[in-house]
Amino acid sequence: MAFHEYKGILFSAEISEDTLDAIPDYPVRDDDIFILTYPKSGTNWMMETVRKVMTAAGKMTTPDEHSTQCFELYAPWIDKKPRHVLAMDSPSPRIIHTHLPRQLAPKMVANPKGEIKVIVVMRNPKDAVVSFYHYLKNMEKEFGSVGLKSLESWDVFAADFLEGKCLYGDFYDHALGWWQMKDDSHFLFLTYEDMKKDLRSVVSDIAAFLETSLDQATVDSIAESCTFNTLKEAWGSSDDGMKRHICRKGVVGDWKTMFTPEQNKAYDAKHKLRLEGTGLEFDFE
Ligand SMILES: Nc1ncnc2c1ncn2[C@@H]1O[C@H](COP(=O)(O)OS(=O)(=O)O)[C@@H](OP(=O)(O)O)[C@H]1O
Repeated sequence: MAFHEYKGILFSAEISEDTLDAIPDYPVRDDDIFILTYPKSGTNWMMETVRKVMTAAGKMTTPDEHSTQCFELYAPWIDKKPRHVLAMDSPSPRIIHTHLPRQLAPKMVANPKGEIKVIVVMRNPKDAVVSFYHYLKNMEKEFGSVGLKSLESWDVFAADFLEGKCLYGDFYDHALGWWQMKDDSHFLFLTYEDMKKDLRSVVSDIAAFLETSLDQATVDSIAESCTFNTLKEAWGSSDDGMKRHICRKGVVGDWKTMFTPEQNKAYDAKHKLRLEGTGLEFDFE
């Protein structure tokens, strides 16, 4: 896998320069639902949950099963060219996801007008970096070396992440860029940790935000069908080598299995430096 830098941010070659150039002017529709995440923050989990909410509410027609094809068809990742183009002809309403920071996102999402709905999912950075490391290591096992220098060891990867030298750029720049929209009614901010703590409540919040009226039994059944074990089983047998590795451990606090005391200290210091006074907080346990 090759890499390139675009406007100071590291991307894999599949996120090409021409696609990144085109994304700010992406033709956004009034009834689009955008899911915005830094990588490894529960993107696929959220896409599946939103797809199920919209389908149960009769606003979308999608299959019952957890097919990975559903992502390609119903929740396209517009950072990657084929889906970026194909999604332009997808029927409304569309669920679209991107890992892009705010300054590179579609302008109509970065500063929304009209009726679009934007769901931002964030995850504590210690678990996000651990998840990212294992995912890329698994990609190496599956497809051979990805050629990312940071992957030479956990210590190098953890240090590079902390310095913002990571795919999709600096975690805090990403989080704080979107957090500027916290009071905008087009946006719903959720965390991976919220989803782990009480998925039923999160499903209810999503249903309300998307202006659907789902009864409690439906909310419960969506939450039940989006548990880690259910999705792991469904995606674990996928033909798509990338999707097969999405569900790894699915817990809060896995960082404790990897972080040294020194790494923890450095991460805590950076966290304080970047987030103090912003009102943005994460659970680490
Ligand atoms: N249902 C459910 N419950 C709990 N956790 C879940 C669930 N589905 C996915 N996951 C975990 O989400 C992590 C993958 O995040 P993303 O989907 O954002 O990955 S990606 O950036 O789109 O590749 C990855 O986290 P880690 O296990 O820590 O690696 C997945 O296991």
